[in-house]
Amino acid sequence: MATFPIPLLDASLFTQGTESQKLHFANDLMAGFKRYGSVKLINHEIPEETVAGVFDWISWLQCARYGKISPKTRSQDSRENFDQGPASDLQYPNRWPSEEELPGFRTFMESYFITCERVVLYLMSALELAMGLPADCFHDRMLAVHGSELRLNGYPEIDIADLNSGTVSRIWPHTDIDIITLLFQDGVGGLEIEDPNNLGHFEPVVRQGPTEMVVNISATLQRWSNDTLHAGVHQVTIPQGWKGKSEAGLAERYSVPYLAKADREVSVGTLPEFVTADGIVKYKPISALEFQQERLSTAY
Ligand SMILES: O=C(O)CCC(=O)C(=O)O
Ligand SMILES: [Fe+2]
Repeated sequence: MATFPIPLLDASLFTQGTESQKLHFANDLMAGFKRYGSVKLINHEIPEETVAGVFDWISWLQCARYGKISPKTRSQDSRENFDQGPASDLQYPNRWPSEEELPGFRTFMESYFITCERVVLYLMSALELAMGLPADCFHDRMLAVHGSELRLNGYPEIDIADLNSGTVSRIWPHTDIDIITLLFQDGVGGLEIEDPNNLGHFEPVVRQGPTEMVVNISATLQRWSNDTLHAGVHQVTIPQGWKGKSEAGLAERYSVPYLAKADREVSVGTLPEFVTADGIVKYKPISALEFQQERLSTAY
């Protein structure tokens, strides 16, 4: 089966490469985001055992039906999730299970969160380079008190007939509200992105290796960049190969998105660097926190 050709990029060209390899990666990243709203990364500095460790934790939480994983009721998503913010967030602190209940969980997850933060920062540096922006343009807006979110998604087993009924989905089409999202998915399938050149048409994002990371543009970057980049619309539905079947049980599915958000007090309106020569400002200033609250019921 031909897969939607989202570019698969080698991030080590940026983190360990020469100046010209860095520029090459940055330009490919930008081109992929412009065409698809999404790229896939390998050699991103999150080791295979760490990715496997996160998936072990989700399946463990699912088995235990641990209290913090609560069924998602909004818009009939058949999904459960565990959300974690930065350890430094005193305004909305994380609530952790005790060490006796889940030994090692908090330590692992806090460390994983910081690893994701690091990946996001070098990707934002790459975008600054590709766009010819000052080196701190994005960074300055995402280093203080941000509400970034690490999510452990569990999609329970479901009957295909339920998904075919049109009243329930694993996750309905949406954009994320953050800056960019890093996503690992298991091998079950079902993730799809809308082709920006063919709106309304969704293409599967098939996982080709266990450490392959999907990176999506989200709404904040669309706003900051005054629509230079567009947030990628995505959904999770019936996997390829299962479509057209009327009676079958779909296996449970797990995914781990890290949603990198702007500092809460920072504006998510158009950045001065992106105001066009004719002065067009598509997005008025509003703080990241207000934006989040405004879109809470309609976005992820
Ligand atoms: O499960 C997935 O692959 C996507 C999850 C997602 O889009 C989200 O949590 O916002
Ligand atoms: Fe999403």
